[in-house]
Amino acid sequence: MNAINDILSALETHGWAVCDALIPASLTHRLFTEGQQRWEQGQFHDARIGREQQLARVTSIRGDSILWLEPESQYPASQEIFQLTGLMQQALNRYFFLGLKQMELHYARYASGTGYARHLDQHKNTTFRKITLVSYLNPEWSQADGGELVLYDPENPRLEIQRILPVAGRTVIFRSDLIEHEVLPCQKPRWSITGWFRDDERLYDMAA
Ligand SMILES: O=C(O)CCC(=O)C(=O)O
Ligand SMILES: [Fe+2]
Repeated sequence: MNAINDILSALETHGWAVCDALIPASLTHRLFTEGQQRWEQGQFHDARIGREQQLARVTSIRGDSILWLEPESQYPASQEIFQLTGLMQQALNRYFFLGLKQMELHYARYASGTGYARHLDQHKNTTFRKITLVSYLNPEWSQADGGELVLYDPENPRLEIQRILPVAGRTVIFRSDLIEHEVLPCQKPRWSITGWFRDDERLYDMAA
Protein backbone atom coordinates (compact mmCIF):
# COMPACT_ATOMS: atom_id res chain seq x y z
CA MET A 1 0.00 0.00 0.00
CA ASN A 2 1.45 3.36 -1.02
CA ALA A 3 -0.01 5.08 2.01
CA ILE A 4 1.98 2.78 4.31
CA ASN A 5 5.21 3.34 2.37
CA ASP A 6 4.75 7.10 2.58
CA ILE A 7 4.18 6.86 6.31
CA LEU A 8 7.27 4.69 6.84
CA SER A 9 9.57 7.08 5.05
CA ALA A 10 8.13 10.17 6.79
CA LEU A 11 8.54 8.41 10.14
CA GLU A 12 12.12 7.57 9.30
CA THR A 13 12.98 11.11 8.28
CA HIS A 14 10.93 13.19 10.71
CA GLY A 15 9.56 10.91 13.43
CA TRP A 16 5.99 11.75 12.44
CA ALA A 17 3.63 11.45 9.46
CA VAL A 18 0.18 12.67 8.39
CA CYS A 19 -1.81 10.64 5.89
CA ASP A 20 -5.33 11.07 4.52
CA ALA A 21 -5.25 7.82 2.55
CA LEU A 22 -4.57 5.13 5.16
CA ILE A 23 -8.11 4.52 6.40
CA PRO A 24 -10.87 4.21 3.77
CA ALA A 25 -13.66 6.80 4.05
CA SER A 26 -16.30 4.10 4.52
CA LEU A 27 -14.42 2.63 7.50
CA THR A 28 -14.00 6.07 9.09
CA HIS A 29 -17.72 6.65 8.67
CA ARG A 30 -18.65 3.29 10.21
CA LEU A 31 -16.24 3.80 13.11
CA PHE A 32 -17.87 7.16 13.78
CA THR A 33 -21.38 5.68 13.68
CA GLU A 34 -20.43 2.80 16.00
CA GLY A 35 -18.67 5.19 18.36
CA GLN A 36 -21.65 7.53 18.54
CA GLN A 37 -24.02 4.63 19.24
CA ARG A 38 -21.80 3.36 22.03
CA TRP A 39 -21.43 6.89 23.43
CA GLU A 40 -25.22 7.20 23.54
CA GLN A 41 -25.40 3.85 25.34
CA GLY A 42 -23.12 5.23 28.06
CA GLN A 43 -20.17 2.95 27.30
CA PHE A 44 -17.48 5.66 27.49
CA HIS A 45 -15.70 6.73 30.66
CA ASP A 46 -13.61 9.75 31.60
CA ALA A 47 -9.95 9.51 30.60
CA ARG A 48 -7.40 9.45 33.40
CA ILE A 49 -3.89 10.77 33.70
CA GLY A 50 -0.82 8.89 34.92
CA ARG A 51 -0.51 5.22 35.72
CA GLU A 52 -2.14 2.88 38.16
CA GLN A 53 -2.26 4.37 41.70
CA GLN A 54 -1.72 7.88 40.47
CA LEU A 55 -4.77 7.83 38.21
CA ALA A 56 -6.61 11.09 38.40
CA ARG A 57 -9.28 12.84 36.43
CA VAL A 58 -8.04 16.33 35.66
CA THR A 59 -10.23 17.94 33.03
CA SER A 60 -7.94 20.93 32.70
CA ILE A 61 -5.20 18.60 31.43
CA ARG A 62 -7.29 16.31 29.24
CA GLY A 63 -10.99 16.54 28.54
CA ASP A 64 -11.72 13.36 26.64
CA SER A 65 -13.90 10.38 27.41
CA ILE A 66 -12.66 7.09 26.08
CA LEU A 67 -13.74 3.57 25.19
CA TRP A 68 -11.17 0.83 24.57
CA LEU A 69 -11.73 -1.19 21.40
CA GLU A 70 -11.53 -4.96 21.33
CA PRO A 71 -10.42 -6.91 18.27
CA GLU A 72 -12.82 -9.78 19.00
CA SER A 73 -15.89 -7.67 19.45
CA GLN A 74 -19.38 -7.65 18.00
CA TYR A 75 -18.60 -4.31 16.37
CA PRO A 76 -17.54 -4.83 12.73
CA ALA A 77 -15.79 -1.48 12.23
CA SER A 78 -13.71 -2.06 15.38
CA GLN A 79 -12.66 -5.45 14.05
CA GLU A 80 -11.74 -3.96 10.72
CA ILE A 81 -9.53 -1.22 12.14
CA PHE A 82 -7.51 -3.88 13.98
CA GLN A 83 -6.96 -5.70 10.67
CA LEU A 84 -5.60 -2.51 9.19
CA THR A 85 -3.36 -1.69 12.16
CA GLY A 86 -2.14 -5.30 12.03
CA LEU A 87 -0.85 -4.69 8.50
CA MET A 88 0.69 -1.43 9.63
CA GLN A 89 2.37 -3.23 12.54
CA GLN A 90 3.93 -5.79 10.19
CA ALA A 91 5.20 -3.02 7.94
CA LEU A 92 6.67 -1.08 10.89
CA ASN A 93 8.40 -4.21 12.14
CA ARG A 94 9.86 -5.02 8.74
CA TYR A 95 11.12 -1.50 8.19
CA PHE A 96 12.35 -0.49 11.65
CA PHE A 97 12.81 -3.86 13.46
CA LEU A 98 10.72 -2.54 16.33
CA GLY A 99 9.48 -5.92 17.57
CA LEU A 100 5.93 -4.58 17.94
CA LYS A 101 3.58 -7.19 19.35
CA GLN A 102 0.20 -5.60 19.83
CA MET A 103 -1.95 -2.57 19.36
CA GLU A 104 -4.13 -0.88 21.92
CA LEU A 105 -6.81 1.41 20.56
CA HIS A 106 -9.51 3.57 22.07
CA TYR A 107 -12.20 5.95 20.96
CA ALA A 108 -11.76 9.45 22.32
CA ARG A 109 -14.44 12.10 22.49
CA TYR A 110 -13.33 15.54 23.64
CA ALA A 111 -16.16 17.64 25.05
CA SER A 112 -16.58 21.12 23.67
CA GLY A 113 -14.13 23.52 25.33
CA THR A 114 -11.56 20.84 26.21
CA GLY A 115 -8.22 19.63 24.81
CA TYR A 116 -5.16 17.77 26.04
CA ALA A 117 -2.18 19.66 27.48
CA ARG A 118 1.25 19.11 25.99
CA HIS A 119 2.68 15.67 26.76
CA LEU A 120 4.67 12.68 25.56
CA ASP A 121 2.79 9.37 25.13
CA GLN A 122 5.54 7.21 26.55
CA HIS A 123 4.94 7.32 30.30
CA LYS A 124 7.82 7.69 32.72
CA ASN A 125 9.64 4.39 33.39
CA THR A 126 7.69 2.49 30.73
CA THR A 127 8.79 2.13 27.18
CA PHE A 128 6.27 -0.27 25.67
CA ARG A 129 4.38 2.39 23.73
CA LYS A 130 6.50 2.85 20.63
CA ILE A 131 4.35 4.42 17.93
CA THR A 132 1.19 6.50 18.33
CA LEU A 133 -1.63 6.47 15.79
CA VAL A 134 -4.52 8.96 15.87
CA SER A 135 -7.27 8.95 13.29
CA TYR A 136 -10.02 11.56 13.22
CA LEU A 137 -13.71 10.82 12.75
CA ASN A 138 -15.65 14.12 12.60
CA PRO A 139 -17.06 14.44 9.05
CA GLU A 140 -17.34 18.20 9.38
CA TRP A 141 -14.58 20.20 10.94
CA SER A 142 -13.32 23.67 10.08
CA GLN A 143 -10.60 25.96 11.39
CA ALA A 144 -13.18 27.72 13.58
CA ASP A 145 -13.85 24.44 15.43
CA GLY A 146 -10.28 24.47 16.85
CA GLY A 147 -9.07 21.19 18.34
CA GLU A 148 -5.90 21.07 16.26
CA LEU A 149 -3.18 18.63 17.19
CA VAL A 150 0.08 20.53 17.66
CA LEU A 151 3.38 18.66 17.27
CA TYR A 152 6.58 20.05 18.80
CA ASP A 153 10.13 19.72 17.57
CA PRO A 154 12.09 17.28 19.77
CA GLU A 155 15.32 19.16 19.07
CA ASN A 156 13.91 22.58 19.78
CA PRO A 157 11.00 22.16 22.20
CA ARG A 158 9.74 25.70 21.78
CA LEU A 159 9.23 25.16 18.08
CA GLU A 160 5.92 23.93 16.68
CA ILE A 161 6.48 21.64 13.76
CA GLN A 162 2.90 21.15 12.63
CA ARG A 163 -0.73 21.98 13.43
CA ILE A 164 -3.13 19.34 12.21
CA LEU A 165 -6.86 19.89 11.77
CA PRO A 166 -8.80 16.82 12.96
CA VAL A 167 -10.87 16.11 9.85
CA ALA A 168 -12.44 12.72 9.14
CA GLY A 169 -10.08 10.24 7.52
CA ARG A 170 -6.90 12.02 8.53
CA THR A 171 -4.40 9.85 10.38
CA VAL A 172 -1.35 11.03 12.30
CA ILE A 173 1.41 8.63 13.27
CA PHE A 174 4.42 9.55 15.39
CA ARG A 175 7.10 8.24 17.71
CA SER A 176 5.62 7.93 21.18
CA ASP A 177 9.01 8.43 22.83
CA LEU A 178 10.01 11.51 20.88
CA ILE A 179 7.22 13.80 19.76
CA GLU A 180 5.59 16.04 22.35
CA HIS A 181 2.13 17.14 21.34
CA GLU A 182 -0.96 18.97 22.49
CA VAL A 183 -4.65 19.08 21.57
CA LEU A 184 -5.94 22.65 21.44
CA PRO A 185 -9.41 23.29 22.91
CA CYS A 186 -12.20 22.35 20.53
CA GLN A 187 -15.44 24.25 20.00
CA LYS A 188 -17.61 21.17 19.45
CA PRO A 189 -17.31 17.48 20.36
CA ARG A 190 -14.16 16.09 18.76
CA TRP A 191 -14.04 12.41 17.83
CA SER A 192 -11.05 10.20 17.14
CA ILE A 193 -9.55 6.79 17.63
CA THR A 194 -6.15 6.78 19.27
CA GLY A 195 -3.81 3.87 19.59
CA TRP A 196 -0.33 2.70 20.42
CA PHE A 197 1.78 0.02 18.84
CA ARG A 198 3.47 -1.75 21.75
CA ASP A 199 6.44 -4.07 22.04
CA ASP A 200 5.23 -5.92 25.13
CA GLU A 201 2.66 -8.69 25.38
CA ARG A 202 0.55 -7.50 28.26
CA LEU A 203 -2.94 -6.55 27.38
CA TYR A 204 -4.19 -3.09 28.22
CA ASP A 205 -2.49 -1.49 31.20
CA MET A 206 -5.30 1.03 31.59
CA ALA A 207 -2.78 3.83 31.40
CA ALA A 208 -5.07 6.33 29.76
O1 LIG B 1 -6.44 13.39 19.55
C1 LIG B 1 -5.31 13.78 19.30
O2 LIG B 1 -5.08 14.53 18.34
C2 LIG B 1 -4.17 13.36 20.20
C3 LIG B 1 -4.57 12.56 21.40
C4 LIG B 1 -3.44 12.28 22.35
O3 LIG B 1 -2.47 12.99 22.38
C5 LIG B 1 -3.48 11.12 23.27
O4 LIG B 1 -4.55 10.49 23.43
O5 LIG B 1 -2.44 10.81 23.87
FE1 LIG C 1 -0.85 11.91 23.23
